[in-house]
Amino acid sequence: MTTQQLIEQIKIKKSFLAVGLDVDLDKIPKHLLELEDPIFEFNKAIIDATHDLCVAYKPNTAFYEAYGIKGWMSLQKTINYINETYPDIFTIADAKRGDIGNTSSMYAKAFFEDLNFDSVTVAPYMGKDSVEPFLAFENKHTIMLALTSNEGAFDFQTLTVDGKELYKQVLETSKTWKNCENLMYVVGATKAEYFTEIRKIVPDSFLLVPGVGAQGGSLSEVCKYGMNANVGLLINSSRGIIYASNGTDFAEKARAEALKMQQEMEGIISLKF
Ligand SMILES: O=C(O)c1cc(=O)[nH]c(=O)n1[C@@H]1O[C@H](COP(=O)(O)O)[C@@H](O)[C@H]1O
Repeated sequence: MTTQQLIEQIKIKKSFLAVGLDVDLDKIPKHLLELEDPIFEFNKAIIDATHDLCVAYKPNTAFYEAYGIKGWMSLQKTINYINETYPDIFTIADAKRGDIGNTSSMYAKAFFEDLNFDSVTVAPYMGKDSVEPFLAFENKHTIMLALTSNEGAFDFQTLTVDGKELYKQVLETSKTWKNCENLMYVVGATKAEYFTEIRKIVPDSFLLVPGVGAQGGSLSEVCKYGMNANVGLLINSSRGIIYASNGTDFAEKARAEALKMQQEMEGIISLKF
């Protein structure tokens, strides 16, 4: 999917919501556990109930890898289901990869070619040659960690290096890399006060913003400081939506939570377009 197509979807749906598909067998409704592939059945129900309210789905691969080969198959069935049934939805493999160049190339193939995700999250720690192999794929997007939502973000990301905070160095340096137009960045919703500074460095880039809902970040604060002329934000909520209920009404309750977020987003977008 191109960035322009993503922007069009945001305008059509009046939403910039990314629903996180972080499936934990201990948290999903018990009746699903009797089915052959509970993870896929859970995802399918959530996707069918929320697809008109969101523009993206973000399965975090940890929640699939934890169940071994069966988990990986559930991930494959989930991405295939989204691509076949709702092809206008942007898909994010939240895998936080990155390695020496030839290894990164294989990670990129796994997520962009084999699984056919639109995007993958990567860590910047290993630098240019660990990220550029991802950027080489046309109409695919690489979402690099900039300032993360967790407490540990302050361990390294905000340290001053050569007179500038490290997350700013990461943003600035990444703009010099080949095919950097394929980059998006992760900025945690719990760090809303940093968005103004971040927008000075990457005014036009899309930002994936996790941390609303279960982690306590504020949607309105993020929008106030982080939104650009094309919205430029994908706001993720995982647990706050998918675990709204663990009864047989789980999909309905997930829809209700997604709807609340979409309506808040519609209110904000309507002032813009
Ligand atoms: O890259 C991410 O998506 C990510 C980055 C970050 O800084 N913080 C963060 O929470 N995430 C992911 O976003 C999701 C947040 O889930 P909830 O807190 O349940 O909404 C999880 O899949 C996290 O792994």
